[in-house]
Amino acid sequence: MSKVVSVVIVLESSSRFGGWLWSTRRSDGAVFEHGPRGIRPAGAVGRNTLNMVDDLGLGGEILPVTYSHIASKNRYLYVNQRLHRMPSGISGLLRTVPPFSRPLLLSVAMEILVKKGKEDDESIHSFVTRRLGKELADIAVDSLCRGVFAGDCRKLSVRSCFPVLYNAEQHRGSLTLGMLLGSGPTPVVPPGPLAQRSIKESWAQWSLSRGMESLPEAITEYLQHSGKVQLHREAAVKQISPSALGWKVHLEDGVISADHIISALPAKALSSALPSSCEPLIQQLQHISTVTVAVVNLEYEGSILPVTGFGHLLPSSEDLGILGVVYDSVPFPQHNRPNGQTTRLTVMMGGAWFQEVFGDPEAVTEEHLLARANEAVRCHLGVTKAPSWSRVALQRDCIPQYYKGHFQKLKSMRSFIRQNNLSLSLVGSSYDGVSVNDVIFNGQTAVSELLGTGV
Ligand SMILES: Cc1cc2nc3c(=O)[nH]c(=O)nc-3n(C[C@H](O)[C@H](O)[C@H](O)COP(=O)(O)OP(=O)(O)OC[C@H]3O[C@@H](n4cnc5c(N)ncnc54)[C@H](O)[C@@H]3O)c2cc1C
Ligand SMILES: C=Cc1c2[nH]c(c1C)Cc1[nH]c(c(CCC(=O)O)c1C)Cc1[nH]c(c(C)c1CCC(=O)O)Cc1[nH]c(c(C)c1C=C)C2
Repeated sequence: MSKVVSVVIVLESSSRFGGWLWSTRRSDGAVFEHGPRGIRPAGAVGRNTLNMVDDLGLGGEILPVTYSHIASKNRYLYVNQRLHRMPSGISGLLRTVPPFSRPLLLSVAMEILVKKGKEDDESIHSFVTRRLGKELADIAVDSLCRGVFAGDCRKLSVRSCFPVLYNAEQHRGSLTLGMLLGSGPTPVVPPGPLAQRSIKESWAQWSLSRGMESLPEAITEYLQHSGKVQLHREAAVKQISPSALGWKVHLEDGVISADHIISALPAKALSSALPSSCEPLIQQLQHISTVTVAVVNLEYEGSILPVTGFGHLLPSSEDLGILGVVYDSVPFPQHNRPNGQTTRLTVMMGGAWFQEVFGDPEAVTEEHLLARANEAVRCHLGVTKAPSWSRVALQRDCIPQYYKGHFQKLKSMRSFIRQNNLSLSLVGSSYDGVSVNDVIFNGQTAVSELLGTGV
């Protein structure tokens, strides 16, 4: 049966909507991202976001990067104090490409013969070591996990972080076969005009001409005009208590009644707001950890890069503190200052190693973080000149970490919610995927389930 919704109230603790989608638009036209900078169009969740971009009328602002673009072809690893282009294409698989000691095709071919694992979850490092060998796990996968989760592949769960890999082994007995034959059902999302264009033009990722923050801005405007949604900024949820109707949501300066809560709060924030009657849920939410990333945007006069591509990543064995550097000007030159040649880079630091390398995030100074970022650019890219502009953003607790066993935590939390008939949906990056596509798709799915409609 469908529920009838009278009013939707959106509560946001800060002064702006959008969370980590946060862009600086300088008055001279340059754009700098302090959070996500590229969204993948592929798959059901990618198509779903593009359909929404269409509905919001943002299609004209899209900046696509195709698979044939140099930023899609060239990604680097900084290993043994040198940049190495990551192998791509058939020739990259057939040859021995440093820093690896044998052709990747050998590991991929042998992988077909490896027996299926027996555990119901495993760390990403253990899974890849078992199936593809220790070298790929230590270098390529260690770096990949730093470039997506800012996390440690020895702790992160393969089942929750890379469900495609986990399902390939479960359903096909091999990653190689899973990639070739598919590894289970995916949600059906018909492509709208923009998604169709992305397929025809072979987009690998996209951004928006005024930065990623245009997306939450357009959603906010759309909701304001709908007349059906009340949007409240600077309205932090302090406490949630049960009531006859469902819930009472306590704010700094008032109380709101709700028959259902869709929580997009980070898990720990929800945990501290829930009533003691939700004790098992409170504990499990509390144990979903997050990591802090220092995002340092740098702008240089002239063209300063010795190589061209998306950027480079470092495995934890090379440098614990520096995760990677994005060469923003390569995929998105449209975000450069319009007059004159400039290069924009972003250095990402810390993540799972933040405390160990930089100490308490509350105590670290911007000067120290900027100095470390400048030093990384000098060492890795040989850039000796100083940036003409920089900005340091310390993104506290910005990426949730799905550790081994995360899926059991989710199962148990959702079964507690069901068994106690709690009118509560859990959405946002703490649970079922950290990408922008995932959080949008999972948010929409929760609403459809509530209303009894399709996404
Ligand atoms: C540096 C960085 C780079 C990234 N790069 C990419 C990328 O390239 N591609 C990609 O797809 N994804 C990327 N991501 C991931 C992606 O941006 C995030 O996972 C996603 O935006 C999270 O969205 P969310 O709504 O779940 O959470 P958030 O963005 O954290 O939003 C939660 C909101 O809740 C509010 N809030 C918190 N507590 C309360 C409270 N008590 N009451 C009311 N409101 C509250 C917060 O102020 C915030 O606005 C990146 C993330 C970071 C940090
Ligand atoms: C160096 C740190 C980080 C860089 N980006 C992120 C961090 C922590 C965050 C991030 N990047 C991506 C996602 C979304 C994943 C998705 O499912 O879409 C998130 C949360 C995209 C991404 N970035 C890299 C890869 C391989 C991916 C996955 C999708 C894709 O293949 O495009 C690699 C990468 N990230 C960074 C760099 C410097 C880099 C590689 C050179 C920065």
